Amino acid sequence: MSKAYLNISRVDMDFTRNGVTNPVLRDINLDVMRGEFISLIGHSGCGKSTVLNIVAGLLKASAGGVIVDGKEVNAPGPDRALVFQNHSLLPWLTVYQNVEIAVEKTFRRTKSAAERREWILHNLEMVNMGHALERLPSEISGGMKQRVGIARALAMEPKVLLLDEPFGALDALTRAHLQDEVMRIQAELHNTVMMITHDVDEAVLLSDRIVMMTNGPSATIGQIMDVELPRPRDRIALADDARYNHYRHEVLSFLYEKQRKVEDIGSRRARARSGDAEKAAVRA
Ligand SMILES: Nc1ncnc2c1ncn2[C@@H]1O[C@H](COP(=O)(O)OP(=O)(O)OP(=O)(O)O)[C@@H](O)[C@H]1O
Repeated sequence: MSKAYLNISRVDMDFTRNGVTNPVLRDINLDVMRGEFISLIGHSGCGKSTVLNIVAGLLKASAGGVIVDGKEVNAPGPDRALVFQNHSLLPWLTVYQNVEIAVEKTFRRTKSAAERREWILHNLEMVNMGHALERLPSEISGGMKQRVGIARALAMEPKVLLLDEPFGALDALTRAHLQDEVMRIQAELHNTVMMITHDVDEAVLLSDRIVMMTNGPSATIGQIMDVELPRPRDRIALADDARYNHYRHEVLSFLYEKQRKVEDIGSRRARARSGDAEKAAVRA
């Protein structure tokens, strides 16, 4: 049996629409250790969110399954908190209340009202949002909303934190700031994290391992790279670090050389199949 904290085993995923089956994922296998920070990277549409949604229990795999801390995933649960790119705060609730709603659900039976209040404040302080407790989402910036979303997820003390491009919608400076904050929190709490990103620098900076996915259809894991950079990591110092640049190069080469080729061959085949063989030969 696998000793992994999170185990994805032989996962296939097909979506069927109007009688046409789209084979999105094939044979996804991944073991994630407790406290590990994993990034999932791959071209748009390859199936990264589908993998995350299967782990979250929002989608059921067509084949294979997911085990978290010895239990099979069959439905969403507070042991797996999901943070999306577009902060999903309830607009009519304050910052405090948005976290409170998750804390009430998770700890209603195990913490007293005073403990719950302290816990909400602690998590909002952790993401530096303690000063804006009474504000509504419409009264704070995108970066601040994302912080509250992260505080809400952390406040559930999930076994696994699932981040779907959590910084994707932010400007570069806010993004860098939040990445540093997530690294600091991760160092303190040792969460097990699975994060989707399109940003190669973000993947290298934050991850213990980077999981690179091949292009769809029938996407699978093409390569897994260990990022053996010491922590804490400093983005400025790393900019001139040869190992950092090597890791960056590896991911870029996977995405834009290895996977680019597959795409070209695929489209050439498609053109040839559609009778446009001559055009395909010219472009080859
Ligand atoms: N609920 C669904 N029903 C039908 N097809 C779906 C569904 N969800 C995703 N797909 C299809 O599965 C494929 C993978 O989508 P997914 O969102 O997982 O990719 P992704 O790698 O996360 O993309 P991006 O990087 O653009 O967010 C796409 O072809 C998409 O159209």
